[in-house]
Amino acid sequence: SSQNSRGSTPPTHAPRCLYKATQAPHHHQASSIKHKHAQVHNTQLTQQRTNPSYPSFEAREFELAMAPMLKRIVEDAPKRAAYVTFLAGSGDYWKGVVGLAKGLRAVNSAYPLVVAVLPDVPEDHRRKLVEQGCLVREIVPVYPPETQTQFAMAYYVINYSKLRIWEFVEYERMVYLDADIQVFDNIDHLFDLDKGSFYAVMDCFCEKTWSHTPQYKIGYCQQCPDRVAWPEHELGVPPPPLYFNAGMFVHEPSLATAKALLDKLVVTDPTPFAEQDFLNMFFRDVYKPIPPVYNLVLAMLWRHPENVELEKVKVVHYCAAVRP
Ligand SMILES: O=c1ccn([C@@H]2O[C@H](COP(=O)(O)OP(=O)(O)O[C@H]3O[C@H](CO)[C@H](O)[C@H](O)[C@H]3O)[C@@H](O)[C@H]2O)c(=O)[nH]1
Ligand SMILES: O[C@H]1[C@H](O)[C@@H](O)[C@H](O)[C@@H](O)[C@H]1O
Repeated sequence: SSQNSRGSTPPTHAPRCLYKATQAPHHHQASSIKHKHAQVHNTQLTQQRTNPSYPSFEAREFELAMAPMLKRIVEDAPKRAAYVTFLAGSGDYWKGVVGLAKGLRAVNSAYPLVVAVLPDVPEDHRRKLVEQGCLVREIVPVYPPETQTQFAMAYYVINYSKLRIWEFVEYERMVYLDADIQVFDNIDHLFDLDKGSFYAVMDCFCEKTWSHTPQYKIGYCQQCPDRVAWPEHELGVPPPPLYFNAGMFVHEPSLATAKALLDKLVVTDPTPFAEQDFLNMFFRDVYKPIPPVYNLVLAMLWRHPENVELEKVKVVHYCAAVRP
């Protein structure tokens, strides 16, 4: 069942029949592909005499001929990939993770959901997540340098701990999802995106939470760069680089990257959108935008409805004052 697919063993992406095919010769002790044709034939005749449901010779021969190839497919098939979310504190966010786990299951995702938990997540919340098939992994908190910065939300300071998910190197590819996100369609294909880039959805600068930025003050938003043009001549600077929302992204865990992130953090002044600003700065050169359907930030509905194809939305990010 889908519960199992989120168990501790990596899920296999290959259809079960392929797996079975490679098992058959072993199971019936018909021996390996190296056997001579005659030997196989003899074994098969004996088996057929005693067990009429044993496959016909042609089928067996085909299976044996295909075995090395199928074995290779099966071995290559399980991707070392997983979804990952982040959980801190004893508040209600764990319920969001349960929702996320159920959502991923409902869309038949083939990959597990790893939950990176801070030490302050209570034991009974962790247990509820394990019951949902989640892989709970405790992480060491990450703090930004001392600062007088006013975060857009005071609790954003804990979100720097998200940087730990680059340490999950047992996975070569991960899709990060905030706990206030829900998936409505299968997005497993995101694991197949070309490596070497950082994928996420562009944010919107129109809500008041962005009032500290030049974008908001000017009325310029990267979602509609023509509505109010960036006053390049007046300011003497080009439009700001594309900026993603860090509630959802596709990344490649790597100890080298994890270290580079932490090294950079100790020499970087915290800013209002905490790790989101930091990740935007860090991955600026390799950032590739993906369509808003992979992380529909709610404000997009009233700020840029023309950019939203509602019936195609796969992932909704309930980042608003009131969450379901
Ligand atoms: O008490 C908390 C607070 C946050 N979280 C986790 O941290 C995530 C981010 O927090 P919010 O969902 O409250 O953040 P927003 O969606 O409002 O804000 C945006 O800006 C943040 C800046 O820190 C993050 O980058 C976040 O991913 C991005 O969507 C949560 O989903 C959840 O996974 C907890 O577990 N417990
Ligand atoms: O990136 C931010 C963030 O997710 C805020 O919580 C949300 O209110 C904003 O609309 C969004 O632009």
